[in-house]
Amino acid sequence: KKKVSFTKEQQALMKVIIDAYNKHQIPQDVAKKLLQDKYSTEENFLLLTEMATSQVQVLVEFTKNIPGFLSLDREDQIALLKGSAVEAMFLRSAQALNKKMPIGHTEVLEERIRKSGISEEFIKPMFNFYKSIGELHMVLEEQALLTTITILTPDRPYVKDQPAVERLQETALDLLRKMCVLHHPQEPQYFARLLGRLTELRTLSHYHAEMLASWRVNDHKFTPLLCEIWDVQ
Ligand SMILES: Cc1cccc(C)c1Nc1c(-c2c(F)cccc2F)nc2cccc(C)n12
Repeated sequence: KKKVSFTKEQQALMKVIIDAYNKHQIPQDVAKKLLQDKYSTEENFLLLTEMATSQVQVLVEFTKNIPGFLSLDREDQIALLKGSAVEAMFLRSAQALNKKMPIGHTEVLEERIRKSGISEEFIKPMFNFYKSIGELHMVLEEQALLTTITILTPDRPYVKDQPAVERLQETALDLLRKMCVLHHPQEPQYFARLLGRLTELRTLSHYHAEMLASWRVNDHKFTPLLCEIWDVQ
């Protein structure tokens, strides 16, 4: 069994990221609504819009707790949030669908997504991704670090000081690599598989842009926060 040791800094970093990840969960009232409200296409879309809005709020709060993030240039902070929001939300909803939810919520959420007016061409890749994330059986530390690494992607549009973001991302990558060895000693390629999911996330964010456009065409209403993070309306 491979010995894995963490430096004091890495232990501190992991604690901060895990606390932030646990602290910023989708509020229970939003999750509860999934079970209660009606099942019409409109009702499903409204619920998902509310859930997406709360996911963005949770994402912003989580990001602010990433060590070093608030020391970045202010405009770069915005560029990183806007550039990573969809990918971080796909990761967060994948984790919610794969286990986080109390029994029965997962099927209900899946059903509402399928019956919310999203065309089949987006539903398929979305659920393939959710399944591929589920099959990884990530521990909480890995989920939180993968989300952190996604947010700290240096080559997002309009990021000015990329090296500063690279330095933060590399710290999280070093930690994730060790976490993978610790939690998946039998799978030497596990870390590479996790990073492979990030490539799939980029593809999904293109689908997401098309979903947004098709919702707009069908005159679906978004919340001000969703309009701001994705520059719509
Ligand atoms: C909350 C949710 C969960 C799973 C699937 C979907 C379609 C949603 N809902 C939305 C998403 C979205 C997301 F929040 C996470 C993952 C992928 C996403 F498409 N993005 C948006 C943008 C405008 C309106 C909505 C309803 N919406």
